[in-house]
Amino acid sequence: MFPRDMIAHLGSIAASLMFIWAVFQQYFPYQFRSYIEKYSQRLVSFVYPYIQITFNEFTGERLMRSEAYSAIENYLSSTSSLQAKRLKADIVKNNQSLVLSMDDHEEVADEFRGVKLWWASGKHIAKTQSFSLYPVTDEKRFYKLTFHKRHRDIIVGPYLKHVLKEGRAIKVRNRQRKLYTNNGSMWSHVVFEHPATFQTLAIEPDKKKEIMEDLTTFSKAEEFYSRIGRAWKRGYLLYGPPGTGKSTMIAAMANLLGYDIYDLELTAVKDNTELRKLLIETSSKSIIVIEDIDCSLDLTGQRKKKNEKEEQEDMKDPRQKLTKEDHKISQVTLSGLLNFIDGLWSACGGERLIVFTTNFVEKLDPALIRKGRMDKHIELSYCGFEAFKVLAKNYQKLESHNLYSRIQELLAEARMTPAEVAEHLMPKTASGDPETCLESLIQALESAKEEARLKAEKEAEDKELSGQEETTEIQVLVDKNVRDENSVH
Ligand SMILES: Nc1ncnc2c1ncn2[C@@H]1O[C@H](COP(=O)(O)OP(=O)(O)OP(=O)(O)O)[C@@H](O)[C@H]1O
Ligand SMILES: [Mg+2]
Repeated sequence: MFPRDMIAHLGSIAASLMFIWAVFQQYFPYQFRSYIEKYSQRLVSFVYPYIQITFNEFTGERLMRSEAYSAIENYLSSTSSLQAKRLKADIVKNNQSLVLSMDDHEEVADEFRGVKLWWASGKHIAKTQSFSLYPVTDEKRFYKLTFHKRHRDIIVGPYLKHVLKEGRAIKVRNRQRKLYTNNGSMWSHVVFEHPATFQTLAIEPDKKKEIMEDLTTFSKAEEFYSRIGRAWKRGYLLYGPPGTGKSTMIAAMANLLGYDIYDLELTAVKDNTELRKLLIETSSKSIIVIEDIDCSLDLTGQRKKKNEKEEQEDMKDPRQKLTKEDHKISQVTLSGLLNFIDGLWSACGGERLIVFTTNFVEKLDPALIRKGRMDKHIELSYCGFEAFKVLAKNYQKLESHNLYSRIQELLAEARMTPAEVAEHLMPKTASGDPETCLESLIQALESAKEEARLKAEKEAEDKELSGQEETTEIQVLVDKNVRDENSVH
């Protein structure tokens, strides 16, 4: 029994005394009664120095489930599974994992900054009037927090804040995450279950570490962002050739931080107003993604005017006509998009990442990707040896092999994307011989290297030719000038 419980008995004695006073109080004059009440309260608080706070499961007139109650429930799930003897189990994450919480009328102790306190779960049962054959009971669950009154400030302030924050974080970790896509100005979602993680992502280890640290620092920086007066959001620009892992990295980011993904299809957004509406509807703890930003819209700022002939050519091709009409429908402008990223609207909610991907970073308007908008620019490039080792480990469970040194040499000379390397490493048969895969990769690398050599040779030849042509042109000009001058004289 907690020492607190013994005191609780004394407390109940004091309460009985109060009851006796209550019976007799009507016989005493008003002033005398309030005098006695004041002193009896003091007596109770002296004998029973603990404070209790009750958190009911349902609150308000419409009996909404209290957010505080569910946060406490989540918070206590970790403590109670260690301490309580009777637990309740529930299934979360789309039937994937089991969460334990303490059963009714259980009690667990907790400690915060050296202060001890107790949580108890309980329920009130109110029998409702019903003519049904089966008795209907109305159960009202609650958590009761008990602590010594001298710790009032620390418990009511920092401790409860900590409980609510932790509880919400546990809820986020346990929830089923979503992948949203927009159909015009409406979001619809499916369950997000991409298996990519940073562990399976094939990029240079130092770069990987840096990106992971950047992300986790961001996710914990709520106080920092509010102190410096900036909206809690961060922009990432992922650029590189197709098949280098840009989309895979976004999935890994969402899995690392436990965020939802909003995959924004800009061409389906009618205008800036619709874009703003979509943004307002996104929740916090999410990644807003615009893939292939250079293709989504003409955002280069300087819209190149096509000449008439070119336009006529385009209109002959029905597919071109279609894309033209598509572009006509979407009137999202560069300034609309910039407003979306860092206008006042972007500050509602918080804890959001905005990720753009592109194959051609040089095509983008500098205003769109300047620091502060796209805070971090990440280049994903051709497969290096370190990235290859990650892929070989993932696909073939290989730590090392005598063919590795040859592959290392070839990777330094030939350019191959991680997607292509992964394709060679994919087990082709059930038995999946790693050596065959590595050999096929070596062959592919050798032909890529040969191709690159031929291409470079051709380019050099072309350059030489054009150089020669240029010098002849200059020579012709010089000759002409000399002739002209002579004719003048
Ligand atoms: N760095 C990488 N690490 C692990 N797997 C990768 C990597 N890059 C590519 N892959 C593999 O190749 C496939 C294609 O990659 P992904 O879709 O991420 O490329 P991308 O850069 O988004 O290409 P695009 O520019 O065409 O959209 C993925 O299914 C993934 O398995
Ligand atoms: Mg992609």
